[in-house]
Amino acid sequence: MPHDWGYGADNGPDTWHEKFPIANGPRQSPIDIVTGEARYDPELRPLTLRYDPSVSLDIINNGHSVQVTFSDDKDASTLTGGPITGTYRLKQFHFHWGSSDDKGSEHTVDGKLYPAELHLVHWNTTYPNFGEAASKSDGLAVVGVFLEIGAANPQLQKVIDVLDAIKAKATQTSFADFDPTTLLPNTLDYWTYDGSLTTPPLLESVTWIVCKKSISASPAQMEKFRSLLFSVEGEPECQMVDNYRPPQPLKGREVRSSSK
Ligand SMILES: NS(=O)(=O)c1ccc(S(=O)(=O)c2ccccc2)s1
Ligand SMILES: [Zn+2]
Repeated sequence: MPHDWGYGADNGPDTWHEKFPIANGPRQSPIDIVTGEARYDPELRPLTLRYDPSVSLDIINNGHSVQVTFSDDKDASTLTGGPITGTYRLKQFHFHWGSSDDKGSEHTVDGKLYPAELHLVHWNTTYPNFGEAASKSDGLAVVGVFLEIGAANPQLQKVIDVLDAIKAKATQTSFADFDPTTLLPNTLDYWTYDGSLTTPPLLESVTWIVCKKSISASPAQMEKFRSLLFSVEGEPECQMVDNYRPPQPLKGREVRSSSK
């Protein structure tokens, strides 16, 4: 069985370059967003996120995160506007989180780590399908939303309520009629930059759109994410925590801001 990538001591982010040399590439993600160095770009348009709950399919523990997948064979759930041109279709969303509330996000803001980060993954419909888009420099657009400790989030609770059914790696259950709009902050000001997937294959095909405002999660809700497992049923239990890649070198890239 190949020694798959993960977040442990012997297969974590510092080892990924061995099988995925692009790990040391020019446009890797995540990054630390230095707010004072982000350039306000008045030409950046507002984000338009139009999601149709009827195309949400299922929720999966894939051994790296918890992921909700969407049917993407038509323009039902789309991202337009913002820094992108054309229409990008929602494929899936997932989360990254820590073993404690002081870490867990992938992007950081002036060095600040958040307890978790939501990623909504979209692909450019200029290309015939997700797989084709994933290898193109403008193929993907991921909207990142930070989670902060606060009041319990009733919309997030709908995801949390099914986690007991997908505790172990490679388990899934149906997850119909979920509207990811309900997980977005109420204002969609953002930072944007050219980057990559934050997990192998680390493809440098992502236009990152990181929301400035966060959404809330209660301590109990965070603990429910931490009850998931990296391990399959019947194996020694390995808690799914700290499934985040640390910030990568900016290598001269510009971060733009949609607001002053
Ligand atoms: N954390 S992240 O949003 O950057 C991210 C990592 C992997 C994916 S993917 O599973 O969509 C995918 C995309 C292309 C090829 C393989 C998997 S999205
Ligand atoms: Zn992610």
